[in-house]
Amino acid sequence: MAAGLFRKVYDWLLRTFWATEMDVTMIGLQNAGKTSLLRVLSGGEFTLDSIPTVGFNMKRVQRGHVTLKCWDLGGQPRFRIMWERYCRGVNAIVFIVDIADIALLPMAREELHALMEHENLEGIPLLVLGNKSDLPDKLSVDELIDAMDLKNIAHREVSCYGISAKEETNLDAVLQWLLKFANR
Ligand SMILES: Nc1nc2c(ncn2[C@@H]2O[C@H](COP(=O)(O)OP(=O)(O)OP(=O)(O)O)[C@@H](O)[C@H]2O)c(=O)[nH]1
Ligand SMILES: [Mg+2]
Repeated sequence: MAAGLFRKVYDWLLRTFWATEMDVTMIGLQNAGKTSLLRVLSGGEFTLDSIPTVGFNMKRVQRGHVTLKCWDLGGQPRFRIMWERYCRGVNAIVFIVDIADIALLPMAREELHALMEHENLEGIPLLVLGNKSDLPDKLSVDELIDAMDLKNIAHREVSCYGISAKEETNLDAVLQWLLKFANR
């Protein structure tokens, strides 16, 4: 009882006096699961009939005293031109890949490497997420690291996890990783 009250007061103090907002941009090819992931992270329900994003979508995800302002961009070819602009100055970039759609991997790799070459984005931490780990015939994390050629991305912190937005697998690790960059 007393501990619960203490926790509430402590959380309130954190939110009031140490409130931090961070920007996170989520990119990746169409159908990778960006909007689904953001929906689940912000407490919504997963759905199989998610609608392709036109332009972008923004949602706030609250974790303790940190508000993650998440920019979810459209992944269809005509929207990729916007990616660089929405990645400038953010605390972290999340690049999402459908690890069950092997045919699209070379294009995902090309788009990621082209983006990472922009001088404007130098130093911004990158988290590559292999989504849809619930499906059969998917890549392992090591295979994804190779397929995306992540060892050749320099001048920034890079990590790679396998997740499932559908089954909510490994999503805590995603948030923990992002929160490390809240105050940069
Ligand atoms: N099996 C499975 N399906 C998923 C998962 N995440 C997303 N999907 C499905 O993949 C499809 C595309 O999901 P979206 O979240 O709309 O993909 P997106 O990356 O936002 O696509 P764009 O907005 O067009 O760039 C939908 O049918 C989702 O239900 C997952 O973890 N597992
Ligand atoms: Mg979308």
